[in-house]
Amino acid sequence: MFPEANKGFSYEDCKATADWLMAQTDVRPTVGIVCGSGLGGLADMLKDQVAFNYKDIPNFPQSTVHGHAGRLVFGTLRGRPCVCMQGRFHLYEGYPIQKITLPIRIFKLLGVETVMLTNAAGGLNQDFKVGDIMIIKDHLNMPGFSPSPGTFCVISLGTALVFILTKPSTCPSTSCPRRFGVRFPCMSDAYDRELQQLAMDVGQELGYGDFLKEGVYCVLGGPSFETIAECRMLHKLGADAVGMSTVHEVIIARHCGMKVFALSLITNQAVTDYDSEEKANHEEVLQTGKQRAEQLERLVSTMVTKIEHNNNYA
Ligand SMILES: O=P(O)(O)O[C@@H]1C[C@H](O)[C@@H](CO)O1
Ligand SMILES: Nc1nc2[nH]cnc2c(=O)[nH]1
Repeated sequence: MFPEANKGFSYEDCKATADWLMAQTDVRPTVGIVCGSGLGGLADMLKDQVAFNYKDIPNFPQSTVHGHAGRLVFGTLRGRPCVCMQGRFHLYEGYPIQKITLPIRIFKLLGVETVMLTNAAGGLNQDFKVGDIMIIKDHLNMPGFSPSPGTFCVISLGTALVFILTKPSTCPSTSCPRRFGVRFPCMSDAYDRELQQLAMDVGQELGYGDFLKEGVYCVLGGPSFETIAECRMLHKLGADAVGMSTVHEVIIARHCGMKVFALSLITNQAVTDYDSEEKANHEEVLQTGKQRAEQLERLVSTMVTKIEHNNNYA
């Protein structure tokens, strides 16, 4: 675990970071973008950039994964003020979940209304091909089958973690999530349906019909890729793609009332056959990202131009 990794995510810490950022830039983003593995080129599309290395931002974790540059970039995308995480954090990097989702709460405090997330994922749906873009319509939160996503309330008493049941106003925890939203957030509407439709429409307009799909994303803890038996099980459970991120960010974004759009680039085919010679690897993931980056960037940036302030769609 990194020094400082276990603190710096209270409401006051998030507010201090947001205030620090707002003092350094005049950009007031309404759209926040998170770039998945090898998909950081999206950030380079922003004009009039003001960029910060994560290491220079108070309370921010550091990126440790190849393909995640570790920069927070402010700017405009075809005139719309945006902020873009060029690199995200994952559970397997050793950070607590509150830390990996901290930037999403900072997005909220910066004024972001819509969050757009991208990731690299393995395809489980047999109709998917490497290079397909999957609009995420729902998720399976495997690590979340035990309480996890940073929306629960804990106070640290020595080494013990104690769940408390107090009202927000009386909660002694400085990391109380109820400063951001309700205790039991609804997830049946996690992925905004109008934004999914917008993505389909924009994709059709751009001629992406052949490789634009929709489906269910399943998050696992990583960093190992799945066994054959695991891939078979996940497919049977209803997952179309499997990855190691995004879902925790989605939960935190919905918890504090932001709209969410997310997509997966299918960077590799999950292996479901014992005779297969295929072996999942990060190099292939990054390579597929490079090949499809331009189309993915065009899809997201065109969508951004059609999202009006207050989340209406032009
Ligand atoms: O940040 P994302 O979810 O795009 O990263 C995926 C999952 C692992 O971090 C990595 C595996 O290649 O890519
Ligand atoms: N868990 C998981 N994450 C990925 N990220 C990119 N490809 C994969 C994959 O096959 N499995």
